[in-house]
Amino acid sequence: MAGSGKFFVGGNWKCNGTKESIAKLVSELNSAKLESDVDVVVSPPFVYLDQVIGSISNGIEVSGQNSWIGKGGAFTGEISAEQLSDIGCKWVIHGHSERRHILGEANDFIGKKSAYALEKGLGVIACVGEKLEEREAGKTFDVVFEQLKAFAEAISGWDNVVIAYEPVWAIGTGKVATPQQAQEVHAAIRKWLTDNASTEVASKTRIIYGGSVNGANSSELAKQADIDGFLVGGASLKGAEFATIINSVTAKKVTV
Ligand SMILES: O=C(CO)COP(=O)(O)O
Repeated sequence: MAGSGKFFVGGNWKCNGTKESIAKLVSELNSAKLESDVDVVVSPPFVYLDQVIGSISNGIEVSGQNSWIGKGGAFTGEISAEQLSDIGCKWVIHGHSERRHILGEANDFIGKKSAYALEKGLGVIACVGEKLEEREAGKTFDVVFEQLKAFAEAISGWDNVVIAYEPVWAIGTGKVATPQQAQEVHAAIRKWLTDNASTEVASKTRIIYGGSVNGANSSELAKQADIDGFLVGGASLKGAEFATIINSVTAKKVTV
């Protein structure tokens, strides 16, 4: 079963940029010619969210890169879902591998954060993905399904959730998953949604790929039946290249 949701492309800017470089990137994105049938979201560092929200156009929405597990208060260094919403963010990224593996965030903690953000009206980009040694040990599906289960157990539904499959070995390494490797896992995620949620959820939920996506490989990936878009790191910091990735939706249209 292929996905039926609108193509979705996110740009995760991670911990990059200055006021000046971000102003330039936003202006490139505002003047880019983008296909209209794509949901486009960019995720700047917290300190630049307000700048981007106040200057971005072209139908592009803005996401936080993280949010706190519950209501704000005495949690030094954290940002609450309410605060993201208050300044005009529509989305938040949870479960990114850099937070799982560098900051030590655990499955159940991530699930709870997503449940809270959804309750507060944000869309969640829920990231899953295996490490190289897990892939080599034949554990890719086990790891990914365990991560999905943690989201499923915490949230009350998959509306407003986009699943990002980001194999850790492909992130920031220039080593992109082949279209077949990505398709295989995306199809397995969709089947997992059929078995653990419903056929409708499986068809509607966008499953996007992340890990060394660039302007040269996005079209081949987009052609895969179960790839409904991308979550882009490095290449989303270049306006023209990010636009090429967004517009790879045209490769998808040819095959479906
Ligand atoms: O982590 C990613 C997006 O969230 C992918 O990063 P790169 O595109 O730089 O590999």
